[in-house]
This record gives sequence, C-alpha cells and structure tokens, in this order.
Amino acid sequence: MSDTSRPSEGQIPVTVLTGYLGSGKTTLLNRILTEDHGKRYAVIVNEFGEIGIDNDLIVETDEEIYEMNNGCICCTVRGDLVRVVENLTKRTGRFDAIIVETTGLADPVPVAQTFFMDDDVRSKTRLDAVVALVDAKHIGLRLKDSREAEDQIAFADVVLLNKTDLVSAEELARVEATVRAINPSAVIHRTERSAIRLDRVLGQGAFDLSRVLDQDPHFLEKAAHTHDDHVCGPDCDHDHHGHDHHAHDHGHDHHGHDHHGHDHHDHDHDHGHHHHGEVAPIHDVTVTSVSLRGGELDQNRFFPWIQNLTQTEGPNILRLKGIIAFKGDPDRYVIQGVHMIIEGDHQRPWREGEARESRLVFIGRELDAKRLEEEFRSCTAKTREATPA
Ligand SMILES: Nc1nc2c(ncn2[C@@H]2O[C@H](COP(=O)(O)OP(=O)(O)OP(=O)(O)O)[C@@H](O)[C@H]2O)c(=O)[nH]1
Repeated sequence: MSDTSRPSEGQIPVTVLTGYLGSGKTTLLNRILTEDHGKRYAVIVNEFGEIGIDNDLIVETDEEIYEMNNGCICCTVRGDLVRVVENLTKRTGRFDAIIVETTGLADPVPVAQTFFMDDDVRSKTRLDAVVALVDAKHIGLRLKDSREAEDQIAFADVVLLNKTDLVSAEELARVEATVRAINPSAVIHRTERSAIRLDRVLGQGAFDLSRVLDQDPHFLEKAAHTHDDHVCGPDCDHDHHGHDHHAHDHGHDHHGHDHHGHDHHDHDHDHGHHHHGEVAPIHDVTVTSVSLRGGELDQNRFFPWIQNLTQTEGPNILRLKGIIAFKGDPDRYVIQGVHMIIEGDHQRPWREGEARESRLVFIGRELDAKRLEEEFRSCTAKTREATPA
C-alpha cells in the first residue's frame, strides 16, 4: 500500500457534529463549550450567523465542495474547510480539539472526507468521530422526506438519541430500532437536552484503526454466535498496538499486510450472518446495512475482492467496517472505509480462546446483500485438507 501512515502525535482531534435541523446540535455544543473540562475547542460552523460564543474560536464558512482531483464522484472535500483548518492549525497551542458543526441539511460525508482524505489536513488533524444528534420526536417524519437525515445516521459513529422527554418509552424503542437498522455499528446514547458525558462524545477514536472495533460494543452485536464479548471502555489499557496504515488512493494497493506462513487452524468457522437492513421498522429508509460473519478468510481472495468492490460500488457504500481473521495470521486485521476509500491494518493478536471470526458490515444504498454474502463466503480460507501442509 502507499505509505501514508502518519504519527498520531501532534495531530489535533476533530469531531464532526451532525444532525437534522433542530435536533440539538447547538445545545450539545453549548455544553461542550461551557463545561468545566479545562480543554479549549475551536469550533467551525459551516453556516453564517449561527451562534456567538465569546472566548471560543468560531469560524464560519459557507458551502464549497470539491471533487477530489482523482475525479471520483463520491469523494469530495470541502475547499472552504481545508482553508479554515489550515488557518486554525497555524495557531498551534491555542486549542486542544476542533469541532465542526454541520448545518442541519448538510451531507456529513464531504465534511468527514475532508479530514479522512485531504493529505495536508490529515497531516495536522485526525478525524476522531462523527457524532449525530437525532430528534427522537421528529426523526420518523424526517426519514420519510430527507435523504440527509438518513445519511447523517448512517454515517455516524456515535448517535445521540435526543429529546427523549418528548416521546413515550415505546416510541423511543421504535426510534432506536430504526437508528440501529440504518446503522448497526454506531454507539447509541439516549439523551435529554443533549446531556451526555463528554468522554462519550469526544476522544472516541472511531477512525483510529487500532481502537475502532474494541471501542465499539455494538459492532454486529445482534449477529448470531457472538463469542467476542470483550469490550474496552474509554480507559482501556489493553494492548492496542496497531498503528495506522492509510491507503487513500483509488486503485492502489490498499493492504499493508504481513504474511505469516503458519497454518494454525484446520477448520472453518462458518457461522451465520444477519442482514439488519431487513428489519428496518420505518419503511421509507433507503439506507440499508449488510452484516456478514464468517470464519477465517484467505487474504489473497479478500483483498482483491474488497478493492474491486469498493471501486465499483463505492458511491453506494457510505461506511464499511470489519474485523477479519486471516488464516495463518496471529493478529486481528481491521478494515474500514468511506465510499471508495478503504484502509486497514493489523490491530492486536487474537486472544487465547477467542473465536477467529471475520465480521464485516456495509452501510449504504442499493447494497446487494445476496451478492455481498456470496462473495464474502468465497473469500473463506480453504480447510487444511485442501491446503498442502
Ligand atoms: N424538549 C426538548 N427540547 C430540546 C432538547 N434538546 C434540545 N431541545 C430544544 O430544541 C431546539 C433546537 O435545539 P438546537 O440545539 O438549537 O438544535 P440544532 O440541531 O442546533 O438546530 P439547527 O441549528 O436549527 O440545526 C431548542 O429550542 C432546544 O432548546 C430535548 O432533549 N428536549
């Protein structure tokens, strides 16, 4: 893969705050800016006249979206954001993190992609997480008429199900099921007036390959035969020694993997799989997810498949996340992607007694679940009988 790995030291974490009009973004932002946490945040608001909060840095931008120069239609960066971030990062030492509040109608993807893809911005900042506010009372209606509302949920790492005071327990459960159906891998918190411990929103490391899946207690939790019930909390001191390898050029070698020639396992774990998209309680959603589980995979099959898939289906794939057990590889391999951009790296060794399962979730539109599943299955490593010792 192209070596665009970078040190995480010195990079300013960026949280992207998204959510439909009136969902509670400003309420959350005001909490972040007024709570006594000793941190200084720079806030970028991409609309004019939004809020004025003294002694914090608020920069306003207007809409300006560029295609990446590779010409891919689904890979866009916001030129305005690039310039604002570059200006901000020249003032080093003045703040600890950046929060970008997107307008209620904005597509969060180009905002996140700016931090995920633009090389200059990436060298100075690191995308920490996309946080979506969801108005529990009105989201049902929003999903009927707004693709943005759906995209914001689909793309999020953390969802705050807000305005819980305005709905009954039954309604809330239904709304939560809808959010879960759109995005099976987000962490969901129920909130009133956006009240949440800030360590559940900031410092999530959701785009950090070495943390992404251990931090995510919900990752494919509903799938069958979950053996991996280990969840690391925010204070986790486990051995997350993975280091970022980033690949973000189309058509390049996206997988910095080592080859370990050992053949530890002599059988396949061919477990079940679930398509969460099939159980969406609100019918109008167009985003679906496909969650796949299987046994050990053959990396010589998997990488060509995933690369080809993301290049051909990229515009429809909003997010993908996975943890893969490659046959003969002592380490868990984590992979994640945004549209056509995928990155992956070894994370940590499989633990003693931990089932060597591969899990992959796609969130997007027009996903062909049957085809994805068949192709995923065809990446399964052959059993020992078929592999010469
Ligand atoms: N009842 C209730 N009202 C809330 C809650 N959270 C926020 N609000 C109110 O909802 C309104 C919108 O909240 P904001 O925080 O301004 O929402 P926003 O997402 O920033 O809105 P835009 O800037 O228009 O996109 C305000 O009047 C808030 O006081 C909640 O949990 N319950």
